Amino acid sequence: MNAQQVEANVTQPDSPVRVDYVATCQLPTQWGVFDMHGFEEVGGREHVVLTLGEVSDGAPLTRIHSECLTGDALFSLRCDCGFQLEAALEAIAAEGRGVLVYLRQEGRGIGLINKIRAYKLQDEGADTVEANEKLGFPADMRDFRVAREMLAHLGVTAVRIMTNNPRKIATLQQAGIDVAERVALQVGRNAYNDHYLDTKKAKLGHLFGL
Ligand SMILES: Nc1nc2c(ncn2[C@@H]2O[C@H](COP(=O)(O)OP(=O)(O)OP(=O)(O)O)[C@@H](O)[C@H]2O)c(=O)[nH]1
Ligand SMILES: [Zn+2]
Repeated sequence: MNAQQVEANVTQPDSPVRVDYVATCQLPTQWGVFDMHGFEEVGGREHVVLTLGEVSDGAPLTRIHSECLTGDALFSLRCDCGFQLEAALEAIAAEGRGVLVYLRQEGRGIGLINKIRAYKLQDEGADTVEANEKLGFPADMRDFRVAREMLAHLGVTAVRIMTNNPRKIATLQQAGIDVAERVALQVGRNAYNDHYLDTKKAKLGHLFGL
């Protein structure tokens, strides 16, 4: 694992982060019955973690997924998020144990309405990074420290992370998450997200086709 050699794409803020565990219930899915753990972040955001099996020893297969309403829930083909979410749950179920952290940081942290503004700029020719910048945002504003707090609450001390983005691994490590291994998660390329995925590769450090 050479994640340290890759520069993080975001500097995690210094302000303290606090998230309170609330409750756990069962979540039956087409891949199996997960435990769903609910957390409230001080400041208002609500997050969930799905777990399957025993996750408090070793480094369970883990997806730290940032909310994408359009891809995760509305079947959008503009990105690969929904496909990655499904593939991650399927992979966790195939191993019989693992973790899905679902973080409510829509649009790489700019929020849903700003993501719609960014998509409009992309409809007019900007790429995903240029669109964020035209709106006055950095390319990526995500904060993964809340994931570290929730994983710690569940006794998860290290993860095998499903991602195509080495810079995200560096950001996770900067946030205090011990990443033991990267597992590729390359799914969902189509005619509508081809250019977007190429931009992620060129400008945001994602690895595709490796
Ligand atoms: N601002 C903005 N956010 C986007 C866009 N497309 C997807 N997103 C958001 O991007 C986030 C997912 O980030 P990605 O860069 O796709 O993936 P990643 O987490 O860095 O890497 P993977 O782990 O390989 O998926 C979600 O919060 C999406 O809502 C876009 O064009 N603009
Ligand atoms: Zn998406």
